[in-house]
Order: sequence, then C-alpha cells, then structure tokens
Amino acid sequence: MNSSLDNLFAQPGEHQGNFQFDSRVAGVFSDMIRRSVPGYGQIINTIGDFARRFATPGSQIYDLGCSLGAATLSIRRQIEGRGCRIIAIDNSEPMLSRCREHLDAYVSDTQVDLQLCDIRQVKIENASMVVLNFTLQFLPPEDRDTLMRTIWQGLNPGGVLVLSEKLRFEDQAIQSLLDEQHLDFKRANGYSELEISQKRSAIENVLVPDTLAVHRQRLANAGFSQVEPWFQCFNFVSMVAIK
Ligand SMILES: Nc1ncnc2c1ncn2[C@@H]1O[C@H](C[S@+](CC[C@H]([NH3+])C(=O)[O-])CC(=O)[O-])[C@@H](O)[C@H]1O
Ligand SMILES: O=C(O)C(=O)Cc1ccccc1
Repeated sequence: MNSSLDNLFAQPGEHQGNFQFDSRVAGVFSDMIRRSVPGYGQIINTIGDFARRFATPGSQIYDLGCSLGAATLSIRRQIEGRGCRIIAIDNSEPMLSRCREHLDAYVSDTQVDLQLCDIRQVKIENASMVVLNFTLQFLPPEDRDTLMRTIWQGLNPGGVLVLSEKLRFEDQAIQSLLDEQHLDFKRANGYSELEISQKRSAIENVLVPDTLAVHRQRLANAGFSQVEPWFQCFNFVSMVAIK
C-alpha cells in the first residue's frame, strides 16, 4: 500500500479530458481530498461518531462511493461487537483494491463487504446508516432522486443518512465569494494556479453540484422529514437526515 502526494495536474496540458477515478487518482486520493475539501478530516471522524450513535445490533451500514474506505474505517472503529455488517461500494477498481488493503491493515470483528458496482444498482435493506460522502455529486442529476428514494426505503425507522456534497449557490456574489475562499484553501495547501485551473476544467462536467435548496427538496420528496446541515465550510456541506 503506497500512497503519494497529489501532483497530477502540475504539468501544463496534463490530465486533459474529464476527471476519472483511475489508478493515478486512486494512488494520490488521500492527499488530494484532504488538500481539496475543507473539513474532510472532521467529517470522516464525525461519520464514525454518528455510527456509534445510530448503528443498531445486527443492522447494515452502507458506504456508497467508498473510495479508499476512509468513512468505512472510521465507522468500523466505533461499532465493534454489535454484529453489524458494512457494505462499501465503489465502481472504480483501483479505488476498491486500495480500499481492501487499507481495511486489511487493521483487525476488526465487523464484517465489511466490498462491492465493485454502480451505486445506482444497490439494494438497501435493514440499514441503520447510509453514507454518501461526496458521491451523489458525481451521479447524473436525473439519477439522484431515485437513489435517494432507494435509501429511504432501505433505512430502518430511526436510521440515519449522512450526505456530504460540494454546493452551488443561486446568488452570484455568494457563489464567487465561497468559490474564491475554496481556491484560497487549495492555494494554502500548496496547489499552484496551474494545478487548480487544470483540475477545475477536468471536474467541470463530472462533478455537478446542487444548491442546498435542491438537496432539501430531494430529501423531503424521498420521505425524510428531519434534515439538517451539521457542517459547512465555504461550498462544502455535510447533512444529516433521520428516517
Ligand atoms: N455511480 C457510481 N457508483 C459507484 N461509485 C461511484 C459512482 N460514481 C462515483 N463513484 C465513486 O465515488 C467516489 C467519490 S469520492 C468519495 C470519497 C469517499 N466517500 C470518502 O469518504 O473518502 C469524492 C470525491 O472524489 O470528491 C469515487 O471513488 C468514485 O469512484
Ligand atoms: O478539488 C476540488 O476542487 C473539489 O471540488 C473537490 C474534489 C476532491 C477530490 C476529487 C474531485 C473533487
């Protein structure tokens, strides 16, 4: 298991075309997401805290778009001895094989099923917790409502969904302000202007953010009546929704 520092977009013309979760990205992903998403470490820790509160004995926990398994690891640390099963899904093979290495590096009595498949195909049942940590934003917008209904149907009463996303804003002044603050965060983490602009072009058509209002409406339409953002920094939010 070797993970490297992210310099994927450092050279002119590098990584042209759309951003993909390929082996190059998987190899630097841990560094990339920490330097790109403000609050990522806090969100991962808090997902573990939520698991400790919500995971009921014998229930299932889903980590949809698990990447290298950061959320799954955080959850697993908090729910030992409850006979829960974690189902962690990603459709990127390089991500999933590195995820398996990370999980195998620690001993645990909690079973983790890693599944290489599209989260739009997932069956959810007997779930006390579902995690979508920066994954919904990569689904085609027209597929997002259906997934949210599937999640609501598979959650047990009292179960929790954690939904973290990059946000878009209707107000242009707010959009520019929070976008600029996010860019400053990336600059402060050592990304050059070239890296920032090349990555921005690569993710433009791949990561399609919704507004907070759209998220709230989608969650309400799916059946969630208790919804609240528990974390926001600039254009990144993490919401909690209880069935
Ligand atoms: N349709 C899909 N089906 C399955 N997986 C998908 C799909 N679309 C995208 N992915 C997967 O969703 C993940 C998104 S990253 C999640 C971080 C993680 N949750 C973390 O807590 O570290 C967020 C980011 O890169 O900003 C990638 O691993 C994709 O392969
Ligand atoms: O880097 C960015 O600008 C982002 O919006 C976050 C991100 C983090 C990791 C992969 C893709 C997008």
